[in-house]
Amino acid sequence: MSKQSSVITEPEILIEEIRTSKREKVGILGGTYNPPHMGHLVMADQVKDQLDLDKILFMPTAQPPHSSVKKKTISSDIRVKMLELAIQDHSAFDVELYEVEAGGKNYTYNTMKALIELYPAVDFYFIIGGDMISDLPTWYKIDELVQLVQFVGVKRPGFEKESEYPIIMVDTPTLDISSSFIRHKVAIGGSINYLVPRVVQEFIEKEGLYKDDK
Ligand SMILES: Nc1ncnc2c1ncn2[C@@H]1O[C@H](COP(=O)(O)OP(=O)(O)OP(=O)(O)O)[C@@H](O)[C@H]1O
Ligand SMILES: O=C(O)c1ccc[n+]([C@@H]2O[C@H](COP(=O)([O-])O)[C@@H](O)[C@H]2O)c1
Repeated sequence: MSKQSSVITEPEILIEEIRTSKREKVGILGGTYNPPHMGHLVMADQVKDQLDLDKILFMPTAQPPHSSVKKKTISSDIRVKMLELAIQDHSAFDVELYEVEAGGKNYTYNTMKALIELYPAVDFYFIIGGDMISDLPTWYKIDELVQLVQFVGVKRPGFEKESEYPIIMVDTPTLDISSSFIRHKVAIGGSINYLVPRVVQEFIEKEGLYKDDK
């Protein structure tokens, strides 16, 4: 896979090639999941369906590599618990604990290199939202990373979809939901009905999460 000057050349052909590939195809959706929300689930399910992937692994970060002061994060145990609840009804969704178990800051290049060594028969598709696309040039060893995995981009309201890297853009319904919006709604005592799965909402309420997240 080589670096290209535009997002996609003939996406339909690429998508068809992936759909008909006989190799095992696994989508990885890395994220902070603070908390997981319907945007994550819809994008994962749409990518799985449209690329005919065998499964999707939701991979929580131990500590996001480019975390900023704005992005306060609760413990990985709690984020993993919420993720397990969020995906419990989908047989092709699973949680990948590689980064949480490794701890600290994990760059995607290192993680994917390790996962490819562990599972050489698998083709990995690294799924990112539109907000991450313009960020890719700053990722650690991005030129090497695009040789290891196929990036799949999902539109996100208000964000660019152009990239100098070879990303397959998958057309999915856009949902303007973010974890930060959910944290904010909880903090102001607002409703998060239908923004997160009911079981995640109940967990947030039971544990009193995000109440002070002003
Ligand atoms: N509504 C959405 N539409 C498209 N992509 C999304 C959406 N929500 C999250 N993503 C993507 O999912 C991945 C993990 O996101 P993350 O767990 O950081 O959630 P977030 O909603 O972006 O969080 P925060 O609001 O705290 O920044 C990222 O690639 C992000 O771009
Ligand atoms: O490897 C990098 O340089 C890098 C930089 C920023 C983000 N990422 C990964 O992108 C995924 C989404 O990150 P975030 O911060 O939106 O939760 C997550 O798996 C991060 O590890 C990776």
